[in-house]
Amino acid sequence: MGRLVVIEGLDGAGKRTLADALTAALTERGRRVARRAFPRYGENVHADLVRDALHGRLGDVIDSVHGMAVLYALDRRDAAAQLRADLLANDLVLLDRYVASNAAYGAARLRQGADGEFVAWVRQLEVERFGVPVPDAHLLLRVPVDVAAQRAEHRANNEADRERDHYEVDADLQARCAAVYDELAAAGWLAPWHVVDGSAGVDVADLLRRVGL
Ligand SMILES: Nc1ncnc2c1ncn2[C@@H]1O[C@H](COP(=O)(O)OP(=O)(O)O)[C@@H](O)[C@H]1O
Ligand SMILES: Cc1cn([C@H]2C[C@H](O)[C@@H](COP(=O)(O)OP(=O)(O)O)O2)c(=O)[nH]c1=O
Repeated sequence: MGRLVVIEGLDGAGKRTLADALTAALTERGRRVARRAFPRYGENVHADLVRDALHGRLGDVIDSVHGMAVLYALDRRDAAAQLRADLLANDLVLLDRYVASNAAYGAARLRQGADGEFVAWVRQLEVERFGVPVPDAHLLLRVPVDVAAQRAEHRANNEADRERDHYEVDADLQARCAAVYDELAAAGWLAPWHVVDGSAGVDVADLLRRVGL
């Protein structure tokens, strides 16, 4: 049975880049790694509806924090069986965002903390009701909010189809989200959290040691 490890952090923090580096290092060591990113744009209808909403193509759906969270959660519910199969066939299943993204962004939108009603509701919906696999560990890739914003903007200018969405352009939301992430990590929400400084390059070998991979 493999371990389910989730990378979390702000938009532009460098999650995908870190996932690439961890996958390369572990594969080189002969470990079997499965990777997935949520939302599963282009693969799942709920994820595609999320993308439409984030780019202003779904009317006032974007205005409902709980409604958006249900769409993200349904994408994961549809992925649950595949994740369980991936865990059986691999040493590590590495996820770029998971349930904690729903908790952090929703709470931030509602101006709640990690101990608020929304974070408890997300756990109830996704873990208790939908039965998605619970992670073994989170990696919080922590960067200053302005650095994440610069990286997201740079990426939007240099990659096709990566124009910044409704959440990414909202600097206040990103700042509140960073605070909720810190609280989730401090509380060990859902699983242990390892805080990774992403402001410079990440020492991948050191991180793998810390996480015991
Ligand atoms: N450690 C780093 N230092 C500088 N730039 C980085 C670093 N990590 C990622 N980037 C760049 O920042 C942008 C966002 O990175 P990405 O991995 O796509 O972030 P995320 O998946 O968290 O949104 C990309 O253009 C990427 O090349
Ligand atoms: C997976 C997930 C993401 N989000 C938010 C975080 C991001 O701001 C946004 C889009 O996800 P993201 O992974 O950043 O997509 P991309 O970088 O490809 O545009 O959705 C949630 O609010 N809940 C979730 O469950």
